[in-house]
Amino acid sequence: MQKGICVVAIGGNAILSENDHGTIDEQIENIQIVCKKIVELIQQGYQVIITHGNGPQVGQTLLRHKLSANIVSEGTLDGCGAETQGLLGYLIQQVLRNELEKAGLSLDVAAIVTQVVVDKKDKAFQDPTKPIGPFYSKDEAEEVSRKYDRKIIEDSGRGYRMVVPSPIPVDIVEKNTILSLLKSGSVVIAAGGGGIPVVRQDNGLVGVAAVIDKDAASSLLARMIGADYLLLLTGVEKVCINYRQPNESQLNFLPVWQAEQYLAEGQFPEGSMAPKIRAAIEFVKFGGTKAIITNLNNICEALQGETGTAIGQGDKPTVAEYSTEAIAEKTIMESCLSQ
Ligand SMILES: Nc1ncnc2c1ncn2[C@@H]1O[C@H](COP(=O)(O)OP(=O)(O)O)[C@@H](O)[C@H]1O
Ligand SMILES: NC(=O)OP(=O)(O)O
Repeated sequence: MQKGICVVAIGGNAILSENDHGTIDEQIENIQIVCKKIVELIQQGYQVIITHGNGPQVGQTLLRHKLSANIVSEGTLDGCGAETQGLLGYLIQQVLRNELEKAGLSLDVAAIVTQVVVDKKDKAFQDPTKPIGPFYSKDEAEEVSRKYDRKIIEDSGRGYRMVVPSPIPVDIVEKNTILSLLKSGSVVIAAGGGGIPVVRQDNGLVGVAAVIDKDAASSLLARMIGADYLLLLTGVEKVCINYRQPNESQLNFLPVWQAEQYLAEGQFPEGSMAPKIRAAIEFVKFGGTKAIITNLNNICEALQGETGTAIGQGDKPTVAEYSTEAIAEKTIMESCLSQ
């Protein structure tokens, strides 16, 4: 039974966790976890399209280029994005094919080199916000910032990272190819690393120095192909409010109106959880059934509503039913009960 189209977006930090050493073998192991789950989804009747991040990987690639700049010619940031899209696309394509074969399924898997169009006037080019590469201590980060002339930010209590411009994705150049492959029954891997950022000029497409947020690109792709579900896989099982605070509370269901309210209150940091929440809101507002944020292990359970944070339509309660104070009180009660 066909259960709908599911866009599965795998976070770069989920593929290369800050606890890992960054080896290819560790990345393959993490990809194996998610691919086994994707095979289960396919067996259950979902049609799957895979996207992935590249934040840690594209930063590593950029550093590699910088460190060898006196030996070989240095690459561009869009080129680094293309390198990571190729490498991660290859790993996912290989691991997924192996897992499908083990399960006795003969489906084609194809990773598409995907260019994503951005606006050259996007203000993100003047204000870098996208964290990439390794997590540093404050002292290391200051040295990296001086050495490579890059802005550094603190990333969700995990350490300091370089940031690069992250313009809004406005179009996916290879969308028709992706759609044709989907229609033919292939499992498609697309818009890796948010897609290779390009702008349209009079003489055609040209790459630009940026890293597009893969959650934003995945949401755009999900809307373009009319997906039913958008799964954003990352390092946490559920989204929290008051993240890493004594009154932290996990969310099971987040209606769009409340997600917007929490975003406005600054509950979700830029560069990590905020882009996921925004991508989920855009998807649901466009007509997607639901968006889910969870970790690699819980894809199937989260789709069945057993875990993860689901973002969906939900009626905003009246002020009398649910004042801000009442919501805060309920949150505190829930967090006390869960301790
Ligand atoms: N409110 C929040 N709830 C849960 N996790 C959060 C929250 N705010 C920040 N985070 C952190 O953000 C991470 C997700 O962002 P990031 O690692 O950039 O994503 P990705 O896995 O796509 O690379 C989570 O693993 C968690 O460490
Ligand atoms: N490009 C991108 O958003 O990568 P991450 O998901 O790894 O941050």
